[in-house]
Amino acid sequence: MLDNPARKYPAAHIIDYPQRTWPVKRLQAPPRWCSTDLRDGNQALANPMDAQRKLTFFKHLIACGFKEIEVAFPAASEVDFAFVRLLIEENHIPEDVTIQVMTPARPDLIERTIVSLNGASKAIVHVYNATAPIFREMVFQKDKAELIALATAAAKQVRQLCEQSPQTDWTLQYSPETFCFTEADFALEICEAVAQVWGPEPKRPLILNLPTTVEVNTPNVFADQVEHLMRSFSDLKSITISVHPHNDRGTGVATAEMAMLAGAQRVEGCLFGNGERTGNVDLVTLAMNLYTQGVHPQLQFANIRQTVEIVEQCNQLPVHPRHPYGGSLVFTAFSGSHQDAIKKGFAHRARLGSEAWHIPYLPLDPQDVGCSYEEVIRVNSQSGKSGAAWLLQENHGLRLPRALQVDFSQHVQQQTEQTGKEISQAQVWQLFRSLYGVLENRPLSLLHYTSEPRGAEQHVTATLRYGEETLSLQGQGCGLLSALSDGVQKAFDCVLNIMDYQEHTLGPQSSSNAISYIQIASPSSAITHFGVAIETDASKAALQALLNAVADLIRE
Ligand SMILES: CC(=O)SCCNC(=O)CCNC(=O)[C@H](O)C(C)(C)COP(=O)(O)OP(=O)(O)OC[C@H]1O[C@@H](n2cnc3c(N)ncnc32)[C@H](O)[C@@H]1OP(=O)(O)O
Ligand SMILES: CC(C)C(=O)C(=O)O
Repeated sequence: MLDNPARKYPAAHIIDYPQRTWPVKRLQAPPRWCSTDLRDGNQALANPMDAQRKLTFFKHLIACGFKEIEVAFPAASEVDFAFVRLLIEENHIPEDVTIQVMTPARPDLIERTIVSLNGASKAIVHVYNATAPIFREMVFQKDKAELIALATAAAKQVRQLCEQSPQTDWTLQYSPETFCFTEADFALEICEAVAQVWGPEPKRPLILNLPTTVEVNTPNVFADQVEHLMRSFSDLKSITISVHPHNDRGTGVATAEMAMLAGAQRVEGCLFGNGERTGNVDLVTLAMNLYTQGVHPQLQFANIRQTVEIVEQCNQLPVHPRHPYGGSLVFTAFSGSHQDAIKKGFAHRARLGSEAWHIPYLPLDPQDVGCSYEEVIRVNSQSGKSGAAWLLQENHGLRLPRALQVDFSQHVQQQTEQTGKEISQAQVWQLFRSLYGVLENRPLSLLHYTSEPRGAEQHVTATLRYGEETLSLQGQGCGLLSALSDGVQKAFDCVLNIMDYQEHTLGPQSSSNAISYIQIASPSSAITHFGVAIETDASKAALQALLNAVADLIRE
C-alpha cells in the first residue's frame, strides 16, 4: 500500500497561455443555450426516457425558451430514432427552434443519424470523436494523423449527405471529445481540419463544441484552453464556439462562466445538472447567475417548482433541496441571525419603496421564480426572535414590539427544543394566542365598560368575567387604560405599572380589527407580563390587552 495514495494521480496538464485576457472581462450577455437533457442527460439514466417523457421534457424546454435542443442519439436505439421522427412528422418543432442529434464519427451511424432528420426544416448534426492521448492510445489505437482522417472523413460524409437534402438548413457541430485533456495544438489542428472540410459559411454554419468530457482541472485552465483555441484559429467566420462542461470536480458552472469570459458563445448543458457521473453543467444555475447580475438570460424559470417537478418526473431523479435556485430549501432561513437580517432587509426595502433587490442572504427575489415570501423564514431551535415575529407579521399582519418578540421567542425556543423539530406557522400562531390571551376563552374578559371624563381624569366602570365569576370594578386615571389599571389593582389587590403600550390596525379599512400590545410589571418583581388583544374597537382592544397581561400577572 502507498503511504500517500494520492500519489497515483498525476496532476493534469496545464496550458501555458500568459496572453489570456478573460480574467478582466465581465459577462454582459447570455450565450446561445443548448439543452442536452434528451441526449447527454438521457444517456446517463438507468431507465432512459420513453417517447412520452421525452416529449414532455421537450415541450417544457421550449416553454423555458430554449431555441436549440439536442433531442436524441438516433443511432443508439429505436426509441431515439422514432422520437426524432415523431417530432418532425407531428410538427412539434416550433419555427424558431432547431433540433440537434448526435453521432460518433462512424460512417454507418452517421448515415442512420441523417436519415432520422428527413423532412426537418433545420437541424444540427453533432459528430464527435475523442482526441486526447489516452483515447488515441487506449480506445482507438490511432495516431494524431489517423484521428484527423477519421474526423475529416466524418465531416465530409455529413456534408455529402446534407447536400442531398437541400430543403433542410444544416449545421455541423463537431466536438473534439476530451478537449480539456487534449494537447492544445492538436485540438486546434483537428478543429481546423474539420472546418476546412465543412467549409463554414452563413448558410452552412459550423459549431465547434469544446467539452470538459471529464473535468480534470480548475476552471481557469479550461478558460485558457478556450481562449487559446479561439485566438489561434485561422478564421472563425460562420463558426460558433460552444462549450460542454461536465461537473466531475463540482466546478461545471464556474468552468462554463469562465469559458464565456474567454469568448465561448454557446453553452450546452442540462437542467439542474443531470448527466453522466456528476452531471452536465446546470443550465438553470448558469442562467439564474446571469439574471442575478442584471443580465437577462433569455430563459424563463418563472415557475421553477414546476420545472423541478417536470425534470424529476422525466429523469426519475430528485433535485436536491439545496440545489441552487430550484431546491425546495434555497429561499429558507432557519437560523436566527439570517432571519433577523432578512426581516430588516424587507423592512428597509418597504421603507425605501425601491425596486432594487438588496436583501441580506437572499441573492434572488423568490417571487421571480414563482416562490413566495412565506417560505423565506421557518422556525426551529436555531431561530431567534425575528423568525417567529416574521411568521406572525407575514401571516397575520402583527408587528410585535421588540420586548414582546424577545419574550415570545423564549417560549418558541422552549417548544422547539422539547420537540427537536421545526414549528409550523399555525403552531406559532396557536402558541402566541394562548400565551398572550388572544383566545376566546381568556381567563379575564371585559364584558362591558363605560367611561366619562371628570375634570382632568377619566373614570371607568367595567364588568369583567373572571373564570366563572362576574365582577364589577371602578377606577380612575389620566386616561382610559390607567383608569382600568387603577380599577384592576383595587379589585385584585395588586400593584402594577404599564411599561409599554402599542397598537396598530390589522387592515386598511376603518372597519379593520385593531391589535393592542401591552407590557406590565409589578414593582416588586423583575418579571414583565404581556397581553395582546384584537378587537374591532381599538379602545376595547387596549383594555382587553391590559386584562390579558393582568391575568398573567395574577396567575403568577
Ligand atoms: C462523452 C459522450 O457522452 S459521447 C456520447 C456517448 N453516448 C453514447 O454512447 C450513447 C449511445 N451509444 C450507443 O448506443 C452505442 O454506443 C452505439 C450505438 C453508438 C455504438 O454501439 P456499438 O457499435 O456496440 O459500439 P460501442 O458502443 O461499443 O463503441 C465502441 C466502438 O466505437 C468506436 N468509437 C467510440 N467513439 C467513437 C467516435 N466518437 N467516433 C468513432 N468511433 C468511435 C470505438 O473505438 C469502438 O470501436 P471498436 O469496436 O472498433 O473497438
Ligand atoms: C460533447 C460530447 C462529445 C460530450 O458529451 C462530452 O464530451 O462530454
